[in-house]
Amino acid sequence: MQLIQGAKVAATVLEECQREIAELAKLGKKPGLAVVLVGDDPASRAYVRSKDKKCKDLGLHSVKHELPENTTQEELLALVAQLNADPSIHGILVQSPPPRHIDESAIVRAIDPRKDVDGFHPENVAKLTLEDPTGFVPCTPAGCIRLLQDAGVATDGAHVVVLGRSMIVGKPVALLLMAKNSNGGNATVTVAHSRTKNLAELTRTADILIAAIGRPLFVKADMVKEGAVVIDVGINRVEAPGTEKGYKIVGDVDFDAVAPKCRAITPVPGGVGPMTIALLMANTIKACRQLG
Ligand SMILES: Nc1nc(=O)c2c([nH]1)NC[C@@H]1CN(c3ccc(C(=O)N[C@@H](CCC(=O)O)C(=O)O)cc3)C=[N+]21
Repeated sequence: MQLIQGAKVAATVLEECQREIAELAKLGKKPGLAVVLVGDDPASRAYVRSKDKKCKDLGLHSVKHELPENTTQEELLALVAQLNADPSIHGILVQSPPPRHIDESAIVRAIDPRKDVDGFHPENVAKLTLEDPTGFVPCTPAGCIRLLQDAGVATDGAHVVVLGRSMIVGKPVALLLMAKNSNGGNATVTVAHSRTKNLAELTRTADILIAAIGRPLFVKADMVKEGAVVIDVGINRVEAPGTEKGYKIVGDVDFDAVAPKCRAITPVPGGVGPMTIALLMANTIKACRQLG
């Protein structure tokens, strides 16, 4: 069994980013990322802090906007407009999900698609579907593909089962896998979800299984074929009494049970998560280049 070490691959991606940042610096350019968080969800706060730190470590310009839970839709739209107009900002990320009184889709549509480093704006969703390389690919799906490539897992002709159909992971990763190219594409893709019948029977046919359903330890050994490759996208906080923090992070895959059957598998933490952040930096650099 091969352990796909996302943290290591992410470090390689960040080294590539560092070289590009140095090149841009020669042209007098510094990529800038703005991260906006509304409310005080502890997991979201931790994530936003980690992004801010990674940016600064790399020498990216990073701005963090932490807004109170009772921020109005109008106030958030006004901040997005301000960031759209700010020439020092090339990437804008509004942490998902926002509080319930905010219309997330309206916020995403308000972001300048050229600064939409999450790849959630309809224009970028269209570009992904059209295989237009000027668009932004959502960071987590892009990270999954990069991990497969780095681990030497060919997707050409492989049967990939994607567990989950979210706009953030399931749908875009399925599009990338079925794209007409040999760099993580050319796969035969089945997208399964909570309404799928005979789920275990289906997932057992997967050469590659991508778990992105947001349910802790959902994928058990009997759902995985011997020799399959498993990418675990889940980031679930579960209680862990007696530990320092009182919680731990587990994936959507029951790693201990599943790993022995796998050709290769990603751990959580240290798998897809660090790749998401690295690809966010890469997208911000791309935005800076394209904005000119
Ligand atoms: N607009 C928006 N864009 C996002 O990309 C986005 C978002 N909203 N909302 C929340 C989710 C979640 N997400 C994570 C990314 C990296 C880790 C990560 O690096 N985790 C580490 C450590 C986790 C820990 O120990 O706390 C790991 O897996 O090794 C986690 C979670 C991005 N998201």
